[in-house]
Amino acid sequence: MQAKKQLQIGIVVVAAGRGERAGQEGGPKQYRRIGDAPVISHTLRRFAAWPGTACLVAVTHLDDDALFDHALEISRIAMPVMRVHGGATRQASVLAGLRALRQQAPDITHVMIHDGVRPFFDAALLERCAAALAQGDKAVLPAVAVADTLKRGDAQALVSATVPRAGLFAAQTPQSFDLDAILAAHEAAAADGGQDFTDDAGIAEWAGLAVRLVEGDAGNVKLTVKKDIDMADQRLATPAIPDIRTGNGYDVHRLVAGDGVTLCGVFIPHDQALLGHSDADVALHALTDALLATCGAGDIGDHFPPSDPQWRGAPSRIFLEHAARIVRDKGGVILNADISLIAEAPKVGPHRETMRARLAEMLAISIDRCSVKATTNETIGFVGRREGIAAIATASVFYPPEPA
Ligand SMILES: Nc1ccn([C@@H]2O[C@H](COP(=O)(O)OP(=O)(O)OP(=O)(O)O)[C@@H](O)[C@H]2O)c(=O)n1
Ligand SMILES: C[C@](O)(CO)[C@H](O)COP(=O)(O)O
Repeated sequence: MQAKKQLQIGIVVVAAGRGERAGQEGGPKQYRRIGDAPVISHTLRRFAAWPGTACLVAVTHLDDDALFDHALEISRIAMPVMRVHGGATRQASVLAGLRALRQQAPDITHVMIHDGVRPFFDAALLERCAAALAQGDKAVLPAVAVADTLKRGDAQALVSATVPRAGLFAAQTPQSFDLDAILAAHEAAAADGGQDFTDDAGIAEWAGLAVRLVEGDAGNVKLTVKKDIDMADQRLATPAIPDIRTGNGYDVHRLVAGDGVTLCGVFIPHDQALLGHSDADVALHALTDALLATCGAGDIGDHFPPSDPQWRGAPSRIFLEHAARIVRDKGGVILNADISLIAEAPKVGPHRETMRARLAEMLAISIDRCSVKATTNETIGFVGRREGIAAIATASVFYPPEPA
């Protein structure tokens, strides 16, 4: 095994094809948008982000200058990209890129040649290729062992043979090389002109270089037909974030001499009463505000002004049911309601289950989504002095996405 070499790796991204198999609609496939950017922008971003990249060359078609300028701008990469015009075949395009790299970047020792339409490779794949180069391999091919059973078909669409798949691999890119060795092989193949190679490892083999196989990545697909591009776009789509909102509410009412208080719609006999314009149910008032808050619908005072005589002595369930209707009219689904009562007396515990049942009924949700809790204020402050009762409420509501 040879000692690890210091590598200066140039990247040649070929993107001068016409994408016949992907169809003409939407223009050349390397410029079609997937996720937030054109295909080629994703590819360039990944190479620019890899610390092993010393120099970046893009091989483009003469007709695509404006498309490439746009893609480069969207990719927002800081590293300069050397642009070269390609040829009529992939082989010719790669050769143009290799020549430019050799001429413009004399320090480069190695090259990774990559299809612009393979935007999903990861840094681990690049590291595997670089590690093989560093061990002294002059030609490195990332490839995936063929998993399907292979058949040979004839012109009549009949199977003529089953091909043993043992030892067969699907070739990927970036195919990685000693720069001088692959440039010489390409120049020789171009001079020979005998055959059109579909990949660079093929040229290396033809030139007598040993090609090292390294593990490819099943995710590193080439976008060849329209369906591949659609799937790539789906793969990059931002996952829908569930629109679950919470609202809170707070209310206080003064306690005066009386015969009982209404809390969560339940009348509890007591030697005091809550003072208010309506029935002064602090718990339902706080929850009404919490529900309205989930859809920015103001607060209870906006909907039921204390100055309006029609709400004098009104049962507060009217307010809560009104807020629940506003939420539902906006498509909201009430997920849960939680109320904390802060009161020195009366004791809430014996009434808690009735209160939860009332809330469930008013909100038309199940009782396990309704919670009522109570605490004293440890005799401190206005609650502690039994001058008032306070309530804090929280509601959660799911709002489904607007139809597109
Ligand atoms: N004359 C060419 C032909 C291909 N390529 C590039 O080589 C890669 C190989 O992918 P492929 O799917 O074969 O691309 P196209 O040649 O564009 O596709 P098609 O064969 O369907 O026309 C692509 O990034 C493509 O842009 C290139 O730079 N120059
Ligand atoms: C280089 C390549 O991506 C390896 O799989 C492939 O050969 C590109 O060209 P093709 O015409 O789609 O085979």
